[in-house]
Parts: sequence; structure tokens; C-alpha cells
Amino acid sequence: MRLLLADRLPDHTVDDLTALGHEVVMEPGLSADDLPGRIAGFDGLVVRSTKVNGAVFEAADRLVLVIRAGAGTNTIDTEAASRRAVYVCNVPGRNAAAVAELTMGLLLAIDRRITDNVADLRNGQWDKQRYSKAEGLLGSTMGIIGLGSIGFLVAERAAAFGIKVQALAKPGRSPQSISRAEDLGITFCDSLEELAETSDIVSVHVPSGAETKHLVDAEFLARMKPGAILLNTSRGDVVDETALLAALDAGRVRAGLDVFDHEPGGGQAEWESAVARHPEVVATHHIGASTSQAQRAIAAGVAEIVEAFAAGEARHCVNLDPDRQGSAAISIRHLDRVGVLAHILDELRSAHINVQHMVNRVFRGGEAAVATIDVEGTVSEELLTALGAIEHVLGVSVVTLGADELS
Ligand SMILES: NC(=O)c1ccc[n+]([C@@H]2O[C@H](COP(=O)([O-])OP(=O)(O)OC[C@H]3O[C@@H](n4cnc5c(N)ncnc54)[C@H](O)[C@@H]3O)[C@@H](O)[C@H]2O)c1
Ligand SMILES: O=C(O)CC[C@@H](O)C(=O)O
Repeated sequence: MRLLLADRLPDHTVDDLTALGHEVVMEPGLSADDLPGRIAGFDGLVVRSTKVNGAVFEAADRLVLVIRAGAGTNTIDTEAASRRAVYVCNVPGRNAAAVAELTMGLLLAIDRRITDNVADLRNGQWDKQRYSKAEGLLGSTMGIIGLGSIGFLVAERAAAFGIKVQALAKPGRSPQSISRAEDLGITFCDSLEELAETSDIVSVHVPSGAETKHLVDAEFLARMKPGAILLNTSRGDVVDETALLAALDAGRVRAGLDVFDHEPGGGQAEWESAVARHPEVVATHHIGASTSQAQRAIAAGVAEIVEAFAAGEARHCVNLDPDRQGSAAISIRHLDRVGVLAHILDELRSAHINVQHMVNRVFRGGEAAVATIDVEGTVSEELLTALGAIEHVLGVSVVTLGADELS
């Protein structure tokens, strides 16, 4: 594949991808506005914070894959990508520890007013009287909104500080997630209102989207305990900044923020934000994921996605329709010979079976492969027999996909 890296990733990323047989161009200085004019001739695009607007997909001539070298994909116009059948994949979980560490850093900085302490000392001011008023965190309650990769790691770290952790009860939580929560002693609130009213600290870790826009609004802030701390290391638009500013001005809450609505896209910029400069806020420059450890882990994840994609698998794809994965998955082991897949598809067509998704993976040595085909329709015994009888097919099996596997 020919890949364009439009943001800075660790230097070895280029070598790693080149070693996998890809041609890689790294141009970290490209802006969102530059991308449409630069994308021609590339099969894949890798970005961190640089926005990928609809114009990129209109200008692209052979783009098939966009990788967000991070977790959130709100900076990519996934609807425009879907219209052009371009896969958008993210690298989930790999920067979670870094974000959790920053979250705890913001919390400690707020509780002990560390940043103001430092600023005064740098200005030659000794003021033990002013700074001797922290509440302390032991025994306090943290409410986590968004108990995913980062939320769990924040919960672990908070628990180690003797903080009681609660999260939002959410339908569809997996058994693994429930048992992990139980192991950490996390309790669940039935509503966002209850979480706001009963938490001393609220930490937000949900993705940006229509469902989460202004999840923390004036009503939520009004329900928070007086003097409570709001932490947001997810995305700026999850918090209504106008309402937050009012709550800060009223002295009702304090906040630790790594992200802001309308923050600069990356790099350096002149930027004014009443929330970011507020004295009751400890703010950072969207650096949650910016540790070398996290960036190395993300770079490894990018290489894994490219490798899987080259082998026919769209790993961590966020824009395929989860409701259109088919009702059954047929697995066909076969010798890797020209024409076998065409013959398989012929049999499916004769049986009026509609293919929803197909992956063909070759085993080491290149002799044999396995095709996994998600199909819509009833897979009869006759069809399985016909598939098994195709020359070079070694074995056929079928799994019917239930509601859980599809969600
Ligand atoms: N500050 C940074 O540098 C930085 C770095 C990484 C991620 N992030 C942000 O943090 C977000 C979370 O990252 P993650 O890796 O934990 O993702 P994740 O997908 O593992 O976790 C998100 C969790 O939020 C839950 N959720 C979604 N909508 C919700 C809702 N309306 N109410 C309650 N819960 C809801 C999901 O079920 C999931 O458990 C990302 O989407 C990204 O925007 C920021
Ligand atoms: O790459 C970054 O600096 C930010 C990444 C972060 O916002 C994410 O969603 O993973």
C-alpha cells in the first residue's frame, strides 16, 4: 500500500511499515486544508489530530483506508468515508494508560492547587497559609462517565488512592466488563442525575457524538455537589463550556480539562479560552495521549491494522454497519489456488445467498487459506455439501450469528 502519514508518529513507524512492504510518506506538517490536495495516489492515510474532512474523500482517487492513530474518530468525516466505501479504523485502548495518568495528575493538581503553588513560588511568593486548605481525596467518591478502556484505568488508579468509584449502569454491558467492575469494587448509578448528585469527582471518558454532546450541561452541573471536581479528558463538546464557565464563576465547581470545544487542531496557535484560563481550572493542551509509551503502542497498533488490512481484514473498523454483518458465518478452509474463491461465490449465488462480508487469510507457507464469509440467508446442508465438494476445498463449517455476536 502507499501510505500518507499526515501527523507526527514515532520515527520508527515509517521503518516498521516499510519493512512490511509498504511505501510510506510522512508529512507531519500537513493541515486539514492541505489534505484534499495531497491525497491523490495514496491508498491509506494515517492521522492523529489532523481533521479529515469530506473534501478528502471527494479528492481521493485510490484511498481505501484511513487510520486514526488514537481512540476518538470524531475528527474524521466517517459519513463521507462510508459514501466512498473507505474504511475508517482506530487504534483503541493503546493510549488509555497515558490518559488515565493525566486524569489523576489533573485531579491531584486541583485538590492541592499544585499549579498555583508552583506559579507563586516561581514568582518568589511563599504562601503556605493560602495553600494549606486542600480537602484530600481519601474516601471521596468518583463518578466515571464512560467505563471503557480509559474509564477502567482511571477507576484502577482512583481505587489505589482510596477513592470509591461509581459508574453509570448501562444496558448491554458485557459480562467481562461487569466482572472487571466488580473486581474493582465499582458500584453503579441508575441515572446521570444520581451520578452527578452523589460524586465528589466526576471524570468523563465517553466518545464525542450526537448522543454525548453536552452530556455535562447546566442541569448536570447544577446537580453536582458544591465544590465538586469535574475532569474531562475525552472531548471538548461533551461538556457545555458556557454552562461550565457559569458554574466556575459561581464557585460551584472546579475543573481539570485536557480538551476544549473548538481547540486548535494541533501544533501551536494563538488561542483564547475563558474556560482554559479560569483560575478554578487546571488545563492542559490535549496531551492525554502524548507520552512516548502511548505513541509507541499506537504506532505498533497502526502497523498491525495495516498488516491485517493487507491480508483482507478491516480491524477496528468504525464505519461498517454492525447490523449488516449477516446471519451466519461460513468458514471454508482451502488450498490457495486461483479460482477457488470464484467457485465458492458461484455456489452462494446459485443458492441465492447474499454475501455481507468476506475475509480470506493465507496460512504461513502460502499453501492453504481460510475464507470467512458472513452471509444473509439460510445456509442449507445442500449448500454446505456443494461448497465442500469444490476442488481444493479442505473443509467447511458454519456459525449462525446471534444478536450478541452482532452487537
Ligand atoms: N485526551 C486525549 O488525548 C484522549 C486520548 C484518547 C482518547 N480520548 C477520548 O476518550 C474517549 C474514550 O476513549 P476510550 O479509549 O476509553 O474509549 P472506549 O470506547 O474504550 O470507552 C468509551 C466508553 O464510553 C461508553 N459510552 C459511550 N457513550 C456513552 C454514554 N452516552 N453514556 C455512558 N457511557 C457511554 C462506551 O460504552 C465505552 O464503554 C475517546 O473516544 C476519545 O474521544 C482522549
Ligand atoms: O493523538 C493525539 O494527540 C490525541 C489522541 C486522542 O485524542 C485520541 O482520541 O486517541
